[in-house]
Amino acid sequence: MRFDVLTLFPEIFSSYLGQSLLAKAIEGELVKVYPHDMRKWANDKHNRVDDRPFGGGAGMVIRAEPVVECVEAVRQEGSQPGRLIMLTPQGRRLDQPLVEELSLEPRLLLLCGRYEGFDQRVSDLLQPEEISIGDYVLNGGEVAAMAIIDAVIRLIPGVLGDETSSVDDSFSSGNRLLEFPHYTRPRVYRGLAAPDVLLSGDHAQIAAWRKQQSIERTTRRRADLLDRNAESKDE
Ligand SMILES: NC(=O)c1ccno1
Repeated sequence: MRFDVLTLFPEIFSSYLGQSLLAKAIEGELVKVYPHDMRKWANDKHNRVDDRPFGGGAGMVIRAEPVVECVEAVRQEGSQPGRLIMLTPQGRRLDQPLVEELSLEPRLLLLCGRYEGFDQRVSDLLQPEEISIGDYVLNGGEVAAMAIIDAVIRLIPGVLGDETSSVDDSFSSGNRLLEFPHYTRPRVYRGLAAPDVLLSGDHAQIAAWRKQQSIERTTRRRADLLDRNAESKDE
């Protein structure tokens, strides 16, 4: 799977690309991530990527020309155009089903805004899909782009190593409940013991306990997910 990240701050991604899971996925050639500096396409006489907003107001707006030309050029680099996603608080909220859908794409282009955002003609001309990672405003789309990359690569076959690792994840389509609690050695820590069932070796009992824990935890913390689960079962 290929990710192209279009940004004004490509250096943000240099350390991120070296973090363990992603680095392993890149080494294993399961994933490729290419940051692109949109400034390279700022070819007006001032080499400006941003300018003051028409109509006045605070902040700066990212000019359409460098963005549109950057996307067009980057698309030419790959064997297919890819799915273009603009990271914005106004977008569709990212959730695990959408992450699962994105993980099936061969190529994603992640368009990261800054300042007050993009000139509207970027959206008019490129028709990007808009995605938000939550109802809050970030200083730029780069953190949201990393969130998408991080969530998506976990689902690419071979990246996690143990393919079942993501199956029980919270919100996964196979289990739209919060994940059960985990325990490991020592069996007792500061007087707190791991549940006996987890050491029983009875896999059916362990699975039943984990399912019950997921339901209880979801009921306490996110009852809305139980409604969503009920709806999806009716579909
Ligand atoms: N909430 C978001 O996804 C976002 C993206 C850029 N700024 O905020």
